[in-house]
Amino acid sequence: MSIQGEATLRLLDKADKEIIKLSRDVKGAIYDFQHKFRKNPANPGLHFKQLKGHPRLYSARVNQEYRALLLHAGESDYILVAVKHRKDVYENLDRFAYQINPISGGIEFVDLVTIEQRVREQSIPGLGAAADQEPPVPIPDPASDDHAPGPTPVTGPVTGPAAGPEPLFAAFTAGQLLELGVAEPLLPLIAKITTEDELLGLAEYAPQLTSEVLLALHDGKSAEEVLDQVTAPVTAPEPVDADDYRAALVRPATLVTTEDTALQEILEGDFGRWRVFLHPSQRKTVERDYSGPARLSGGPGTGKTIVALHRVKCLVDKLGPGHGKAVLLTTFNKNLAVDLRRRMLELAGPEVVDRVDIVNIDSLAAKIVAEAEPGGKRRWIDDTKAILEWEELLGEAGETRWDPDFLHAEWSHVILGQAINSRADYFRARRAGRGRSINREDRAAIWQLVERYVKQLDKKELWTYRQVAERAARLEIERSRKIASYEEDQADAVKLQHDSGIWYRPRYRHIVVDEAQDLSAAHWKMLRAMVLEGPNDIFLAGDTHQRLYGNYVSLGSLGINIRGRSAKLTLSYRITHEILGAALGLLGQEEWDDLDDGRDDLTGYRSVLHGMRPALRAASTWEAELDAIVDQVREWDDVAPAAIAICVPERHMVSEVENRLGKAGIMAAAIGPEGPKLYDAVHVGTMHRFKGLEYQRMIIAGVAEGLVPSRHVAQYERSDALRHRRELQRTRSLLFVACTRARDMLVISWHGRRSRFLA
Ligand SMILES: Nc1ncnc2c1ncn2[C@@H]1O[C@H](COP(=O)(O)OP(=O)(O)OP(=O)(O)O)[C@@H](O)[C@H]1O
Repeated sequence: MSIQGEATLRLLDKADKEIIKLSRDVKGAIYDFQHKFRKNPANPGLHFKQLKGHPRLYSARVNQEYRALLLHAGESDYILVAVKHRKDVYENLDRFAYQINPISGGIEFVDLVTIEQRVREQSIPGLGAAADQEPPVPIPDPASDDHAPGPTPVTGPVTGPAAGPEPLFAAFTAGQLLELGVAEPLLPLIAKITTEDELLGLAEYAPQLTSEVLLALHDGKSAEEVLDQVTAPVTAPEPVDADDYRAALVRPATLVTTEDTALQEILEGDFGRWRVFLHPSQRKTVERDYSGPARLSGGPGTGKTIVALHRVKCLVDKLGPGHGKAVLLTTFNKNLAVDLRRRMLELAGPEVVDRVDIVNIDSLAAKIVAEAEPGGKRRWIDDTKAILEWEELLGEAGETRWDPDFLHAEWSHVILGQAINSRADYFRARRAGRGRSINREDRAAIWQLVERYVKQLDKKELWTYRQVAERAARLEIERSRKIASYEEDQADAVKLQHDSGIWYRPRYRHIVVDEAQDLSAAHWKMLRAMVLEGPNDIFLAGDTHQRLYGNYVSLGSLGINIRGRSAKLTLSYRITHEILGAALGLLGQEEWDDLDDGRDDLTGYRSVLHGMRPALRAASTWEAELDAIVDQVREWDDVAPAAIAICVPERHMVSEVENRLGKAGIMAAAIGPEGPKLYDAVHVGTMHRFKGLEYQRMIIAGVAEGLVPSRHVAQYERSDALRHRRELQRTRSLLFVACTRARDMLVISWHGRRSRFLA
């Protein structure tokens, strides 16, 4: 094999975990090493040599003490799998094993001694770092000479020591575990694991698929469920050749960095794993060519936003230079659009960001309307203000048959939602799923009220966001019709000149939507009209369990046909196993839609992170609960204030918490529509404001009956059963969203009677 000329050097997933622990000097040396290696691996100063008994494993000199371990993936491609002290490399070469996983087809590397040490540290409480000093326990060499997987001789149960506690995986045979994708070299060690802590130690450095499979089995899932939910989504579609490392290198299951800068960033301590180590199921969705609109679903923290960001980058890269802002990346809330821009910059840099329109959906609609009607003076109002306008109108009219909430929902979802322009159309309108039934006479009266309401808004020069969205949708549909007719006339699909002299073409080549569950029918109509139907036209990511704005849509009926183009993510990167268990309990037995007349559920949703169980705390009064919040925040003085957030159900409670923290000398900032006013502070907000965000530690306060669900919900119990159910479901979603923002610690508190959802 020739090693002349330049080489590529990628980093294998989890190698970064050891590298970041090395001293600054060693990191500096790795920095120099990688440059030298890439330029010329044959550089004599690198002492590049093959390790005995390992045909593909090489060592190279980083400095006098440290050696890089490199796996040769064919031609001039190398993967950095570890950086270790010299003595840990040459004294026991049997500790290293690598393979192409026969199930996923991904390249895997294990250092058996390091993993065994981690397992032992976990099994002896309080041993911690001291375990590093212990002599390693010898591990029998599980694989054949060249460490290729080969046929598996072991088919009996995975049993451990004769005496002592029962090994965790005794019920599974080695053959079963291998079939699920567990790395064969780890089988002897897995056979010895008897506690959850030991398993977590193993999971930290084991290949990702092995960790996921074992944790899912430990959770009580059957081998069949794990096969279906964990293994199948990452199984290679073609037969896996155990020796073809070049083919393996490009499979989604091989978790390696792709950019040269990633290693540099790790060394500089500025490394976001999400930018590089995509889960195979994430990567598949990022890179896949879809023949039309596609949908990605998945529970909280599974990386839907991460996939959306990577996909945008991928689409821009595929487009090549030119095309202006050809890709739209949109979401529901304004503060999330700001966050998307920040993360997009981090992922792809300014050149890619310049070619993407990143804007929240209502601002986009407003822009379209403003462009068509320049000089308009109308102010936009949100749903809360719109309901106050209804209250005013009903007061003046002396109308008591319907409440402001009901009328606002009827107008927004039925009338605007179906673009109804006439009384006659309203009489014929479908009201499926709207609850309380209304007769012909009611419809006539409601139509009259709606007309008065719209006039009142006109007079005050106000618009609701829904009106703007509906107007924008109509404008875009009109525009797309013009484009289509010009296309027919001129057979020129790209640049079409309108009589006014404006160049007409579809607004975007690709549209990517995050938080898709909250967009309304008008939003979807607008988006549909903004892009030509065709490959990769619309990609949407969302989770209907997190729907907060009551927009129920059927995408098929809006011209967005996602049938046969759906993917689902199931591994949560944010939430610990303990928090996840509590959050899932909040969802109850409700049914959830899939945005398209079908059902969605969270089957297979899981986490490999572990932490503390959420704390549930009762207080006698709101005052006492506020005191407890202050105490808890004080106790969390080991993290930066911005790592902490407090979430409450009602607006007035936000300022009350903010003030109380302020009085206690703790800097606090409310989260407004555009994000928190101050970053270096404890953030406080209503549940809605936490959508899409994440914090290390969270307190969700005021989770009491009358607040969660709100006292207003009870009024529908008799009058409108469906509405009542929907409101309860929405409250469950709110609480679910709030709880799933916490990464490590979650405290849920209440005063008075605890919320029924916590029962
Ligand atoms: N492949 C990955 N590697 C490392 N971290 C990841 C990966 N994918 C996602 N994450 C991290 O997990 C967290 C959640 O990701 P993201 O916000 O994309 O999830 P989401 O599914 O959109 O969540 P939600 O629905 O709750 O808003 C983020 O901190 C993200 O950086």
